[in-house]
Amino acid sequence: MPVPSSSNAVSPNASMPAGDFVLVLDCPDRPGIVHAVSAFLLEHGGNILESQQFGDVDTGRFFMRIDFVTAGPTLVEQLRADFVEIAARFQMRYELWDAEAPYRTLIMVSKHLHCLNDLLFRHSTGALQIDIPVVVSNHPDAEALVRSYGLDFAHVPVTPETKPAAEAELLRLVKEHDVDLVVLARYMQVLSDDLCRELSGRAINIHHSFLPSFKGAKPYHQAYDRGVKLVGATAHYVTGDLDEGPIIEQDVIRVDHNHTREQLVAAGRDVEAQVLSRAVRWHSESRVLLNGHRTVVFR
Ligand SMILES: Nc1nc2c(c(=O)[nH]1)N[C@@H](CN(C=O)c1ccc(C(=O)N[C@@H](CCC(=O)O)C(=O)O)cc1)CN2
Repeated sequence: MPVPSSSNAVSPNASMPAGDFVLVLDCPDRPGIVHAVSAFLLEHGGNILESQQFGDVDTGRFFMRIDFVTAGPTLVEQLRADFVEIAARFQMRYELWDAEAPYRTLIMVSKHLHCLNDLLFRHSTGALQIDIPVVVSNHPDAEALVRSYGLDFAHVPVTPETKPAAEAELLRLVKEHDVDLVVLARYMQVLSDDLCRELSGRAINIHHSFLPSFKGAKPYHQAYDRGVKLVGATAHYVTGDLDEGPIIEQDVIRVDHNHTREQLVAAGRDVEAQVLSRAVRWHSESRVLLNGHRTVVFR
């Protein structure tokens, strides 16, 4: 559960204003977890705005997300330091960060721009808690759209020969811009295992089918040939196993025998854009916790 790099930034108003924070954790399930966490918040003047939890009976793990405010001056670093003892006692994985800190998000795209366009518009209206330092593409097609939003664009062509150098350039941009999240908004190149390991848990892809059906580069053609009555989209974390990463969000739309291949593609576009934008919003609000090869989503 990576935290936004900007959450480490001490609030500009050095007088340490009251804060809004989010705590996410998972640990072996046992009695007393909620009691210990709520006592910690009380001791630190915290008031809970939203709390969600889930116990997975199969894995025996407990998951929790708490959004809380503090009346008095509070530094996130102090909260993190004070929480270490509880985390150790319950063997927790946890993150605690400033709830308003934007996720620094690098978006990747190829030639289909509808998901990128949706993300850029939602970002421009403040509907997504992200900063977008750069958009990267293996084609020049998206440049005009990206620059129309006043954002930076990097054209990084990919051929089988240049793929290692292209991926090295992507990682250089990730590090240069202190990126918290990489979004594959219809980026049509398969990322290498090494790159997937570097971006583990912080790269989200939109696949244009209702997984596990129709994996690969041309799912709508497969769907048409199969004669399906629903087409959909799946947002998932990117792993080395193509289209197999932990699923964050899915949705479908009804189609029928009248739909041509092209009309299936058109029907699916809106579903793809909405599913990806929801997944990016939930990840940027730390509402998505990894649970093995699955996810817990506190919507
Ligand atoms: N390591 C991963 N990389 C990528 C994933 C993933 O799940 N793991 N998802 C894809 C997106 N995608 C389906 O959602 C997808 C994209 C591309 C291909 C593919 O076969 N691409 C060919 C080239 C196609 C072209 O040039 O147009 C290839 O890379 O040889 C399959 C699935 C993004 N990356």
